[in-house]
Amino acid sequence: MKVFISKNIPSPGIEALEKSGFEVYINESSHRLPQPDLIEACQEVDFLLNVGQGKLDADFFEACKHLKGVALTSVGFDHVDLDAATTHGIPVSNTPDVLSDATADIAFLLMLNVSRKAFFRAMQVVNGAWADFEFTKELGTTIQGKTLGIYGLGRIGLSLARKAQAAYDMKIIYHNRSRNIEAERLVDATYVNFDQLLTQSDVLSVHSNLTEETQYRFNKDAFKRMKSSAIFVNTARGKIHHELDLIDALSTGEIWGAGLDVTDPEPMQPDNPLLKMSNTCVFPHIGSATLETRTQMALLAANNIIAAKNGNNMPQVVNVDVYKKA
Ligand SMILES: NC(=O)c1ccc[n+]([C@@H]2O[C@H](COP(=O)([O-])OP(=O)(O)OC[C@H]3O[C@@H](n4cnc5c(N)ncnc54)[C@H](O)[C@@H]3O)[C@@H](O)[C@H]2O)c1
Repeated sequence: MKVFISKNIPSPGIEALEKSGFEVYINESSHRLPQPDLIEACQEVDFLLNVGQGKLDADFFEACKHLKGVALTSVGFDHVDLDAATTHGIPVSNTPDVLSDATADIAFLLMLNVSRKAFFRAMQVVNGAWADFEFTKELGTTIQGKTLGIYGLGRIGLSLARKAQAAYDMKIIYHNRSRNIEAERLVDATYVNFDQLLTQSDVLSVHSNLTEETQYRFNKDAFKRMKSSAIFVNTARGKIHHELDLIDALSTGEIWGAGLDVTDPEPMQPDNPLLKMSNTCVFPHIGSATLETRTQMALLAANNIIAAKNGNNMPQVVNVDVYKKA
């Protein structure tokens, strides 16, 4: 059996595949393959281990309907046409849990970074503009004991809530489609409606999936309802906030600051106004970017492919209906 890996992964993932008898082909370049090249690379293989957020749409699955499985290296699957995969009988797996703590760390880092204007201050040093000790200008704000609002209290949101409560004694409120009783057993969190989340949060951190319902959920109207002292953090997907509305809200002082690990589009262009503000910080989608986490993600993706090769269901399958059809 043959597998194509669309970008390099930590070696334990490759070794696991080889050990189970796979012939492994890898795109060694650091660039994402354009779709026609990816389709071509998949013609002679049985499985695809797809690294990153490159779109796998209906055309891809139509052209690669011979595939026996696709393993993603992300927990999000909004870039994949799961209906098309299911139509062609192709199981698709993701990598939940193993990246939750690392991604929550990035949300925490953004929250602290923005609250203390740390990125802006560090850039002053880099640019030779070390400001004289100034008692009242460019001050940050403390997050200790304040209210952290979580939009989407799932695996990553819960990890952030636990860290923020334990380390900073933050009061946790959250909004989900429905209450997460299981999470409420693990952390002292209060379920609120969307408007309460907007009006009560000192820091509002987004951790929902990107769906039709959550797309642009944080727009002009939402930012208007937030505290003028609030910090908005998004480590989920760039399309969950409306970027121009966010720029307006920051420029007019409707909210105080913003930290993003995800943008729309990615990469963000270097002339983006969000990169020029003192109370913003933008990371290039590094939620899961630790050696330990990426190694676990690679192993989990490899294990899903190995399971499928051995005639078993992929343990982390996301289009579960694919197995009902068979
Ligand atoms: N920045 C990164 O590198 C990075 C890394 C991993 C995951 N992510 C993103 O984080 C997201 C969350 O990951 P997770 O593992 O915590 O997923 P999860 O499924 O455990 O949690 C998502 C939560 O969002 C909630 N939700 C869904 N729709 C909602 C809606 N309309 N309103 C309110 N809540 C809603 C769900 O009920 C769930 O509790 C992923 O979908 C992915 O897009 C980003």
